Amino acid sequence: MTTIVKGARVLGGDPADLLLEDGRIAAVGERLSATGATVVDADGLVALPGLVDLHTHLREPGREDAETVETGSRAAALGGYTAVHAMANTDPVADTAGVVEQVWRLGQQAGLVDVVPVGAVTVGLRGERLAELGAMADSAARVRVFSDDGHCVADPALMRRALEYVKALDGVVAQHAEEPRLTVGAQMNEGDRSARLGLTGWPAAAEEAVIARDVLLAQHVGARLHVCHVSTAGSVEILRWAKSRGVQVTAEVTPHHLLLTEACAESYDPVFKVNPPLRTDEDVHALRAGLADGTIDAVATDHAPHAVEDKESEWASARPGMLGLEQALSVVLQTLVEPGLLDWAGVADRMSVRPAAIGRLDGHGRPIAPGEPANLLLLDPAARVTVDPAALASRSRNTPYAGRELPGRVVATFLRGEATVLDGKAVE
Ligand SMILES: NC(=O)N[C@@H](CC(=O)O)C(=O)O
Ligand SMILES: [Zn+2]
Ligand SMILES: [Zn+2]
Repeated sequence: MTTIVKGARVLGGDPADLLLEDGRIAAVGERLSATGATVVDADGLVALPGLVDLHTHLREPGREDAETVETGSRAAALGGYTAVHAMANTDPVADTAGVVEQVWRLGQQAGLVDVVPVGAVTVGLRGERLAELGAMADSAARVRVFSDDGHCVADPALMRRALEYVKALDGVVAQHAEEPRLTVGAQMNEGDRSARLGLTGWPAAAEEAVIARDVLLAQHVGARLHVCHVSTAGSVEILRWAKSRGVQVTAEVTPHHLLLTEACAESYDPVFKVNPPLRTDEDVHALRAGLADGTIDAVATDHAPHAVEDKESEWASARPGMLGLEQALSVVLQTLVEPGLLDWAGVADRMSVRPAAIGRLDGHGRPIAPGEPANLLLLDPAARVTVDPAALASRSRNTPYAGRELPGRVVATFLRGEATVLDGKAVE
């Protein structure tokens, strides 16, 4: 299949045509043509490398009523993604070669994005003994990112051992940094507001203490550490310090932590309940600055679909988590690009290049240049879209952006030259 993309602004630069052929970018230039090619008009559109998510919950196997590999893949493609890392907290847990291969195959069958399974660090996410990390790395799924996400690997000796094993596999431990003894029953950010609302607090120190411990362990062992969903100003400071000392640590921030604050909890609407919790204005600004200066490496969605019965209840009994894939790029546009904190190359770096490098993905996060895999998206930066939960491709409806107008619209996404999204709609 051959496609010509007409007049796209690659990373926001001057308009150029892109010839996509046999899964690759065959040429970038002016007035390109090819017989029999499908022509896609990209006038006014920005071309970016296909986005890579380091943190997606697809819920299959086990909770296919909330999301499947296929519905989550479609949501990802609509958001401009060409690869997503599927978190291991499924049922059964992805803690064996068999389960990660199953998820990987389902992703191949759906064919909308590359679904890259994350392997659990410990058996059943129980934090007691290491899972079969080597077998998952050697499997068809080629696992390189290991995480007990949803749970913290709280035992420091076990965390040290995980880092040692994963180092030998050229992998990385992605830590959900939450000291469990400090967050028993926690519902929202700990502060004046939690006291006033009568909701048990989740102190910033519960995140920061684990990050501080883990960067010291990573340095000692000489292994790679990745920190999931960083949410506090103090965490950014610790990461900055660790990087200045040469520790091999990377970190991600979610779109919702870049935009929303704990003030959302005033509504008692559980759609705003998430782990780690929404924090303060000061935290939001530190996260934006940390992403802009590269202390935080990546935006990762933590797309966490939940069925209505698990989410639409009173705050304390609702599951934590919110959708993210379909709005992530728009939130980054609003919080970083429009205020002038990040340019288009910066967006490509934080949402594609660095996440691909952290996950050791070949073929993603590559430049839009001749010879490279044709994984890319076309964005209309001038569009403004009001988020309608009913219109989402996700099987769940727990978006925190309902009714909110956000900038930017993904018009097309290409996975190895094949359109997965065209005219803003999923290709059937
Ligand atoms: N982020 C959340 O609030 N929930 C996630 C788990 C997690 O990322 O910790 C989930 O699986 O629902
Ligand atoms: Zn988590
Ligand atoms: Zn998560």
